[in-house]
Amino acid sequence: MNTHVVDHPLAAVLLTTMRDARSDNAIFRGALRRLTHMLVYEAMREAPVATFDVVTPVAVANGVRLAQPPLLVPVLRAGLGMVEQASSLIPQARVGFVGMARDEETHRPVPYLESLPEDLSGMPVFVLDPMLATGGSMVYTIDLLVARGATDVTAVCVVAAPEGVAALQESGHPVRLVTAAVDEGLNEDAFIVPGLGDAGDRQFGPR
Ligand SMILES: O=P(O)(O)OC[C@H]1O[C@H](OP(=O)(O)OP(=O)(O)O)[C@H](O)[C@@H]1O
Ligand SMILES: O=c1cc[nH]c(=O)[nH]1
Ligand SMILES: [Mg+2]
Repeated sequence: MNTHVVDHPLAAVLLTTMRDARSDNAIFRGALRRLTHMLVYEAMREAPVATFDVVTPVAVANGVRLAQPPLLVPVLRAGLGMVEQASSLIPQARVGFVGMARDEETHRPVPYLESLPEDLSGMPVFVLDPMLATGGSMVYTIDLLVARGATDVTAVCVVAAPEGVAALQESGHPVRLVTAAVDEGLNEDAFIVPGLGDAGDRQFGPR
């Protein structure tokens, strides 16, 4: 599996704001929105384009458009803070939704929402979720996508734990990871260390 860590000073500054426990909900959401712009920009670097002639006021130039815009799939709640920015970068993109919350005891995802197109064959998919901890939520989401025919999935995350990266790898699914950081590991509550806390709570308040 390919893992791309977006290593850029502007991304690092925004990640620092998100890590900082003093950042309130609004500041956290603003930093996530701006960091998502950079992550999606990087994730689209190799996107195939179709060419066509575009007529400028002066002459004919080579124009391009995206050959196949990805389906965007925010994982609720925390992924909601990424979808508006991703959509504004890729206005043609369709959006599907998956909702789940980890059980605090087992740390396994408990799904509560699934709203996805029936047939995803031939369609690239970007899953938006700031946190990849045990990887359980991301693997569950990709299971749903692969069951609908997806063969080209990108997990767009802010912070990943090595355990989550390994889980994606071991899933055998056709996935690559774009993230701003790979942290040290998980604590006994399966929170990422040093991480940034609960990305859902930090945007929207406690559940
Ligand atoms: O890799 P995992 O161990 O599965 O953990 C990661 C998941 O945990 C968080 O969601 P959470 O369950 O806290 O729900 P929320 O977004 O509603 O807060 C996060 O947004 C991921 O979806
Ligand atoms: O550190 C973590 C782990 C899972 N989910 C979060 O929001 N944060
Ligand atoms: Mg949460």
